[in-house]
Amino acid sequence: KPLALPGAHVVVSDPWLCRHLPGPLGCPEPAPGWAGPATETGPPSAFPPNGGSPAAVHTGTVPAEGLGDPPSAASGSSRARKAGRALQGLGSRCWRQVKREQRRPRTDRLLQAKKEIEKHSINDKQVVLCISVDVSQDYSQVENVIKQAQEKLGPVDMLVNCAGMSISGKFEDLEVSTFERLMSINYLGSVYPSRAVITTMKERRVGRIVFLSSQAGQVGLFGFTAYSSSKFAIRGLAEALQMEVKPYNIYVTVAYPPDTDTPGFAEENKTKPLETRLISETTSICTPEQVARQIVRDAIHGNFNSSIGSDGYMLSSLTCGMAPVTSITEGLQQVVTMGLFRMLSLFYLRSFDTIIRRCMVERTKHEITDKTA
Ligand SMILES: NC(=O)C1=CN([C@@H]2O[C@H](COP(=O)(O)OP(=O)(O)OC[C@H]3O[C@@H](n4cnc5c(N)ncnc54)[C@H](OP(=O)(O)O)[C@@H]3O)[C@@H](O)[C@H]2O)C=CC1
Ligand SMILES: CCCCCCCCCCCCCCCC(=O)[C@@H](N)CO
Repeated sequence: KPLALPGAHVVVSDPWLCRHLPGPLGCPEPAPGWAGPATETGPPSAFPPNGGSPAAVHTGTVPAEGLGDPPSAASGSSRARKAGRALQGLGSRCWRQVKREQRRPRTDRLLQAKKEIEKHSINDKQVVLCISVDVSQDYSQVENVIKQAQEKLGPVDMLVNCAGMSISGKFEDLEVSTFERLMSINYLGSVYPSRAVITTMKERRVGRIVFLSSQAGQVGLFGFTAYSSSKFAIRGLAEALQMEVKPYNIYVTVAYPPDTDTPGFAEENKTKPLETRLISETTSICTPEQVARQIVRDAIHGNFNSSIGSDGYMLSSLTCGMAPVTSITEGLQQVVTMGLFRMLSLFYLRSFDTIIRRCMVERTKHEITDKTA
């Protein structure tokens, strides 16, 4: 079910993803028919009928008022012109927290992200709008921001819940407040924006909601007691929500990326326990571009699961549980491979235990030499 959204309006709760959203997917030139003439009978087709790439998936947006008509729509009726305008691209809103007493708003990064996205515009009608808000604190604020955005750019076609953070450490070393914080940013920070867009999506019978979990949301790992649980929560939310909204033609995607080279990852590495680092090194580090490309592709196709690489594939198959399937092939693959992957996972688990034991032995040795010195 490719997302048949001509000119989807995408809201991304984090510049990380918008900055790296790919240009027209697998389609070096704007797809034929993209932003073509809006006529009395119908809008231009941004998503080519051949199942090819959406022309503006990287984030152009529905032009805000005052930008004039799309050039080719000039001859259409006002309704068609409006449709043409509304269908010209993807919207992106990046939310940042602005509570000064808690975090410094990094407007520079936000503006940089905006500029990078704009570089990929295929025409000057595409708009990138950034609005700062803390997605995890006050629902009414989040709802307000969504309202503002919808007033300016029309209803949201795709929401990407990307804002999140990771703090690792041994269970007893983590502050109790860390558990609350991660739950509120990673979990509630995805609930609030989704809650704010769902009514309109249901009314319009159109929509995509993307959640960012993690490979650490498929398997609980040393050092991630606070992080893994907040990412597991996303999965429960997504499964339940998907069951509710499927009849309304709304599709939910949960992404489970491995370590990805982002500022947040660099930050996480400063305090990561050695065990966590060594275990995580089982999977290779991805670039944000790779991850973003995969997520957008899966969201457009309405895939519930979005994973990357062979470990990602194995983990998703192994942990599919009762998650919805997008195709019969996917279901059959899970049935056939699950036993084998479970077998493999036992080896992985044993190697993780070995890592943890070795680290413990090394630490004890150091403690002894420190004491004798
Ligand atoms: N990088 C990785 O290895 C992996 C990351 N992920 C997930 O991907 C998502 C993006 O991660 P990544 O890009 O690495 O993280 P970064 O820390 O690099 O970026 C996170 C972004 O989210 C914003 N943000 C954080 N909290 C809030 C909030 N309460 N309200 C609004 N915005 C907020 C931050 O804004 P500001 O700059 O103002 O702080 C920042 O722009 C997260 O959900 C993460 O858990 C999943 C798997 C692997
Ligand atoms: C057959 C079974 C195959 C099993 C493979 C198991 C591999 C487990 C590795 C998990 C890596 C966790 C990365 C977390 C990334 C993340 O979310 C943080 N970087 C966030 O900042």
